[in-house]
Amino acid sequence: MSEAAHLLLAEGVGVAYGGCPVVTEAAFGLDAGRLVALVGPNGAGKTTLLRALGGLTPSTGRITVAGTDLLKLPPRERARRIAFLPQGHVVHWPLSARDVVALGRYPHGLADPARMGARDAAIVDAALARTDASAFAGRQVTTLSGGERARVMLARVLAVEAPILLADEPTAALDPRHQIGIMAALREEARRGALVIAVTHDLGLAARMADEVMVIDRGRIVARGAPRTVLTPQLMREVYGVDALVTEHAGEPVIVPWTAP
Ligand SMILES: Nc1ncnc2c1ncn2[C@@H]1O[C@H](COP(=O)(O)OP(=O)(O)OP(=O)(O)O)[C@@H](O)[C@H]1O
Repeated sequence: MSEAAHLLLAEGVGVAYGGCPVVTEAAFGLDAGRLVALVGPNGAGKTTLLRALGGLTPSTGRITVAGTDLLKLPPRERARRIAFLPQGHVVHWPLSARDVVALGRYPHGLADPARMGARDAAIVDAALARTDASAFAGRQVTTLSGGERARVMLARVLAVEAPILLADEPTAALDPRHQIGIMAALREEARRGALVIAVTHDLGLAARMADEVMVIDRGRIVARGAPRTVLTPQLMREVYGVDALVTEHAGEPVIVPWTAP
């Protein structure tokens, strides 16, 4: 595939804070229909790279979306093409969960959730259902638990229906059932044709669910490829400094960090 054909192309992307490089020479092309897990140790540069890919953090080098320079996309067009789920899910607005999810339709011209048309309403309700959040759609988000709020915030980005979805630790606050459910929802989003990049520390879920794992260590992408080929005991030792159990169950990879010598 030619470089221009990639949905998201990074060429020599770098980010520095106060002259200190945090992401260095990131170069890759990613295609539609893939769930990519972006993994690496604390402070490796995952969030910084994700934010750069979304145009939220200034970077050097070049990022193109379907052949168009990210910086040349007008803000609303960029918001239609790239949905971004930040870490933390802090919301202070006294809005209902459904109205928060409706904000995902803002790049498509919906300014007031109270005047939502049938199509937008159907998209919002489907997004709530996909994150198992329909039961509290009418509740104020400020009253929800951390995990409930996390699912509402993910529903908001699903409602954008963007071809690229960037999610920073989407399973961080979730119980095991919802961790699996949300990763499955992200994989489903990829199967529908989106490129989904999810930052995660859950290597077990990444190994099972992601089409591809991209490993960043001290600002550099050090490995990329199918989970089985990338998440080896050797990589776990070199990048994370842990000895890991790497095995299989029911034909799927299993990875469990075991000891930190
Ligand atoms: N605004 C900032 N100013 C200065 N340094 C920053 C800033 N944001 C991040 N950094 C530093 O850049 C490095 C990478 O941070 P980043 O948040 O991208 O890491 P991460 O891989 O997402 O880590 P974690 O797994 O802990 O969330 C860290 O050393 C961090 O302290």
